Amino acid sequence: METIKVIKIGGNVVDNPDALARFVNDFVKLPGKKILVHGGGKEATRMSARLDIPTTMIEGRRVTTRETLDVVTMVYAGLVNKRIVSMLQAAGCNAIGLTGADGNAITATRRKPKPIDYGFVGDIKPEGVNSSLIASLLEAGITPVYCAITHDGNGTLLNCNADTIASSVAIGASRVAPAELIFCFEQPGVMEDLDRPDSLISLITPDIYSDLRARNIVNKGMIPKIDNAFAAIDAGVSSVTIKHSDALTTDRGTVIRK
Ligand SMILES: Nc1ncnc2c1ncn2[C@@H]1O[C@H](COP(=O)(O)OP(=O)(O)O)[C@@H](O)[C@H]1O
Ligand SMILES: CC(=O)N[C@@H](CCC(=O)OP(=O)(O)O)C(=O)O
Repeated sequence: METIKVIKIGGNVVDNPDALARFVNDFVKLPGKKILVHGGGKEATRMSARLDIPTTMIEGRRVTTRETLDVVTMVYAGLVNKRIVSMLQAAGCNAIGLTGADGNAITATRRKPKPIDYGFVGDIKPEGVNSSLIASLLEAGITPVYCAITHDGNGTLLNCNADTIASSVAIGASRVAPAELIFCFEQPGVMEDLDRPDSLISLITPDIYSDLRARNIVNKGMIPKIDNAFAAIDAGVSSVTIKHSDALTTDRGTVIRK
């Protein structure tokens, strides 16, 4: 069966109108079945500040109080998701925006409050991604666009990390057909030195990753991204690449392999 491409764009791309427009243009030109997952953390932090709601991030995860849940739902499921879907429609791609609640697309469990109380943050259930919804939408020629909001099945919305959504959706898609996962962001890939654009690391295996972490070459948001990449490979996703959002249609980027 034809490969499904699952592509994730992060907060810096979502937040840059020119970069987002260039990405959308390349995304619609990609042949075959595809799925988009987006973040938007930067915009949520900015909106919280405008509303005088403090932002607390612990280990790259947003502490999501009830007030913060309202903000991230408005920003991710509303503003950002609908903006991207309308850009895709304008470029001739029939897309549909989804939270985990829509079509029961993704179910999650609220994270236990210990050792850290993250509030309304969810962990996606095993088998929590609705693969038959993916199959139906793709079969109908519709491109799903997932944001980072999921639900627990009992009426509560939950905030998840968008890289984890991308990895889980790719795993869910791999039950329908072979799936490829591509993380797009504002760097050429995983870099040896962020100040040297020529220092792209073209391949990361578990051994190389251990060495990069020991040397603190990989840190901050890159750690959950690579952890999610390995989780996807372990669960049967056929390839994972981390690349610049302008390089979607090229071979340039970091390949993650086991
Ligand atoms: N070795 C590295 N190469 C590239 N980026 C890195 C590296 N180490 C840490 N990073 C950081 O990881 C960030 C990407 O993760 P994150 O902030 O979660 O982005 P996104 O919103 O796109 O998911 C980059 O913006 C960069 O600051
Ligand atoms: C629980 C949690 O931290 N959720 C993330 C979801 C958005 C996200 O991951 O966006 P980026 O890809 O732009 O970082 C957050 O609210 O920041």
